[in-house]
Amino acid sequence: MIEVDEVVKSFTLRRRAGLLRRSRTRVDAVDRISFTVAAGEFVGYLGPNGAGKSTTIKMLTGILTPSSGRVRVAGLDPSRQRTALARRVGVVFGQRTTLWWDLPLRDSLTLVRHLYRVERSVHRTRLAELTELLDLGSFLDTPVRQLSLGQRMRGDLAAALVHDPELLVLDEPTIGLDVISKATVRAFLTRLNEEQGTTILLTTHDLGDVERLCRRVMVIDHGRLAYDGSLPELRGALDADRILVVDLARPAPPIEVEGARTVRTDGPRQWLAIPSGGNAAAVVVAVAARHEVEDVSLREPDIEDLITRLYRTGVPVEHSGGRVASDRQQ
Ligand SMILES: Nc1ncnc2c1ncn2[C@@H]1O[C@H](COP(=O)(O)OP(=O)(O)OP(=O)(O)O)[C@@H](O)[C@H]1O
Repeated sequence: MIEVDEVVKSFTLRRRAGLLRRSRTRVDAVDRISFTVAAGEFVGYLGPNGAGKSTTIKMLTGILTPSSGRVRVAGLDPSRQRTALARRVGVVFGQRTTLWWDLPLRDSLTLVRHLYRVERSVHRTRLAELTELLDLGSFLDTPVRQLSLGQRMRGDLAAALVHDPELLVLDEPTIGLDVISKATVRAFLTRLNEEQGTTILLTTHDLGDVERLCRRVMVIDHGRLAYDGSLPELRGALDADRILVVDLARPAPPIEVEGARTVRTDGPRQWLAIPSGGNAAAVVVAVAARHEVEDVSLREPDIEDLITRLYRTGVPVEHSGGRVASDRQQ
């Protein structure tokens, strides 16, 4: 569905360097990136501010032309075949709306039908489906300017999907949304991907989105691909400990069991670090055999921490299928 081969996008920045002189600096916003995304995948595209995410998305949707390298989306060259591509791809930018501000949502969605030349009967069925899945019914006739952020985002998703695209590209779709709206959007995206097979590429700073939605993550940093693999593999690659929190019936000296190391105690509560690949169930059984346990809970390593560590230190190359760029180590 997406093929990106050795793609570079450079910008030239002109700065005043004196009274009359101007200096030019070149920024490689995207620096020799290669990846493919197969039909039906749900991929998270992550990276810190300025890493090159938006530049990549703009090249995938034909807004920007690569300086070098090759991009194909649904078999098309995005910058040359932008109109043909628009019929096969839906795009949502969380920070701005594509809806007509003064029109009721329903009218915006009808205008989109004309833009994409969707047949009236097909549109009617599709709109009914999207209305149900995104729960648009109560505000279809409200002008877009009066919608809450969460309602507007659901409206934008509907607008991006009216023409039933094979690929949906999302740039920060849950930004600013409250917990309930986020949950609605996430549940919808999961269904879209699983039931309709829509390929989804998601750019987000919301790591909750990634944990709940993406089977694969790509991390970009300074224009380079720093990681490409699954989230569990990223955790493994960074050797992140899981933390078992144990509530004992009464305070006790630090617990000593095989397969874990006690890293903190506070009264009857103790925190045991279990290295990646360790068996948490075995540790729980071993603890319960020696102590009176009232409660346990297991905390996965926080993905935000993992990604920060990845940016800061790089990670071991080639970890069980998760690909990590080797040049980070140099
Ligand atoms: N039109 C432009 N002209 C000059 N430099 C640009 C332009 N667009 C982006 N850049 C630079 O390219 C780099 C990557 O920017 P990009 O917007 O792709 O990052 P991003 O990962 O999307 O960041 P954010 O998370 O903040 O949206 C940055 O250094 C940015 O300043």
